[in-house]
Amino acid sequence: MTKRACGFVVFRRIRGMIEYLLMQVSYGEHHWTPPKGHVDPDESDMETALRETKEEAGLSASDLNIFENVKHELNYHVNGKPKVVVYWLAELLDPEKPIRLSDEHQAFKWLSLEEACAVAKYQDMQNALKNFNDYILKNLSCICDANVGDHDKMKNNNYCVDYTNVSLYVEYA
Ligand SMILES: Nc1ncnc2c1ncn2[C@@H]1O[C@H](COP(=O)(O)OP(=O)(O)OP(=O)(O)OP(=O)(O)OC[C@H]2O[C@@H](n3cnc4c(N)ncnc43)[C@H](O)[C@@H]2O)[C@@H](O)[C@H]1O
Repeated sequence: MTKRACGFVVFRRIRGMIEYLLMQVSYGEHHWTPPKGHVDPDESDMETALRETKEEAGLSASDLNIFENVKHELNYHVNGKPKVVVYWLAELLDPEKPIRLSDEHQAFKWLSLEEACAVAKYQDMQNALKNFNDYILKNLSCICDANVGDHDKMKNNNYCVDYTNVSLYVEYA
């Protein structure tokens, strides 16, 4: 029987940067993942993602802009048994909102894409983070300190802030 878990890759836009929320479990290998957990009987995937994110990080649906059509599925084995993990992309609306951990986690970090990939360790999780990051850069209104059209610099530095704060902006189609 395949185990199923669901959660959110939560990002925030702060000081002109995109940062991702990763949390370190307080058991086992103390690995780092976004908020997620097992799907309970009679629970939808989205209900699980919302419940686990509330329990593990203290974030409610009203704290998030959930991109329901932007998701990524991981498939791996735990103790020889298959596991599927579904993540949706979600933006934390108030980037200063405090994270409240449960006993299941011992630490959290807001990390750049590069840092998050290093901490997440697993290749499929890194791919998910990169795909979500590409979506953000292509679909959100962004600015950078480079010339308009300087895609590479913007992508490498992960610049992305609300264009209402600045005079120069680039919109990615
Ligand atoms: N070792 C342990 N000791 C005590 N209590 C434990 C425990 N493991 C689980 N629990 C209990 O189980 C509960 C977790 O329930 P939930 O909170 O509901 O479920 P989960 O996030 O899916 O759990 P888990 O941390 O096990 O999953 P993950 O796939 O990330 O991680 C599972 C394994 O897969 C590995 N893994 C994670 N991501 C991977 C990936 N992308 N590819 C390959 N392996 C990956 C991890 O390193 C890890 O070894 C906790 O409350 C805790 O009490």
